[in-house]
Amino acid sequence: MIITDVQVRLFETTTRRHSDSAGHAHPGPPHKVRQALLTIRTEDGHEGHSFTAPEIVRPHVIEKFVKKVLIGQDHRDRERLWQELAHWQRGSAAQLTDRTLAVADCALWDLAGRTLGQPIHKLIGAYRDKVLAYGSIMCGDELPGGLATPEDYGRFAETLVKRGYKGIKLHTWMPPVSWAPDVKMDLKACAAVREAVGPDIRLMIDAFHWYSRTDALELGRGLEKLGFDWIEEPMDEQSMSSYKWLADNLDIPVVGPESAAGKHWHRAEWVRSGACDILRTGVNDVGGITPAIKTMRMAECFGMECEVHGNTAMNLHVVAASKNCRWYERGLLHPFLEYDDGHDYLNSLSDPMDEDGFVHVPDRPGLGEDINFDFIENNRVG
Ligand SMILES: O=C(O)[C@H](O)[C@@H](O)[C@@H](O)C(=O)NO
Ligand SMILES: [Mg+2]
Repeated sequence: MIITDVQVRLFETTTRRHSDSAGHAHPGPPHKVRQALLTIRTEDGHEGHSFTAPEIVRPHVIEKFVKKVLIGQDHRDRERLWQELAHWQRGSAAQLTDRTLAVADCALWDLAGRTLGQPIHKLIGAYRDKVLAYGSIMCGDELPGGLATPEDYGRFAETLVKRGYKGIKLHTWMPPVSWAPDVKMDLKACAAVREAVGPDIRLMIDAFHWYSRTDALELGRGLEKLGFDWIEEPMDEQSMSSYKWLADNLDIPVVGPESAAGKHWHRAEWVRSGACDILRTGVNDVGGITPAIKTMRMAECFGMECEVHGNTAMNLHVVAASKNCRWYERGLLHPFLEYDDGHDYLNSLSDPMDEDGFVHVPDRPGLGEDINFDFIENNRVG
């Protein structure tokens, strides 16, 4: 049970996802990017794995913090190890981020699952083995036939409904798109989607993240007329009082926070202050599966739903182990990309979706990621 090694393997993978200057994803030509696989090993040879970006597990972070906390410890003590890593953050000169806590925590959960031969949601205490997904559309763009017009969004929404999605979330246009942000264009895209899919498909928006209160209010009021289920991150989440004001002035539920720092502690403050109607968590956003579950259970104590940010196995297990969230966020999706093609370093999808829109939690142990270790070794760069 004792942890004896923490290893990072860097490898190249090919993707068609490109990030714009604001960090939002868009389709582009295939290109190689570097990915990291963190592995935690025990004295009896068991291993836990979790993928992340290379900078999240760069040598300084692994040697100065992660190894110091984990090596020599009982891998089953996830709560104590998470707390110790979190306490190192304050004095780390902002070098030890929530993303590093998340990848270490996920690898420990994967290690526990692989050791016991159980998927993580069963270790947490499963609520379900399948969950409805909403299709999370990429931010808008200026690509002809992509997501450049409201009509493009409408056409793409129709294909998503044919694929089986029962819910769709639009990320609308944001800079560096030349004319964005534009509330009226956002509402035109939302109206085109509602027109295309009809009244029974659930719709949500994840808007430009820095609108003013009055812009966000105009957007929210327009969405209420279109029967949208929630408005997400329309303003800077560092202003909790702006969200309290918006939630007080809108009928459509306000969802958040997604990107605000502070883990489950700060999300408790959003609940206490009435800054959201539906809480939000995400394994990468709050520092792991361990704090994501705490956030979910805290929301339940206040009769609130808590929607989970992001795809991948780590978030799917949190959703599958919780009653008070409706969806798994499957994406990001775009007309030019085939999400179901997966990744070259996985032998199969971690979030397969059937034709009725249900994502089935893989019954494989741990995170359940079907890792192609041969591919990783053959494409090692560090
Ligand atoms: O802001 C982003 O980078 C994207 O919107 C991304 O986080 C997306 O996954 C999201 O916000 N989902 O809710
Ligand atoms: Mg979001």
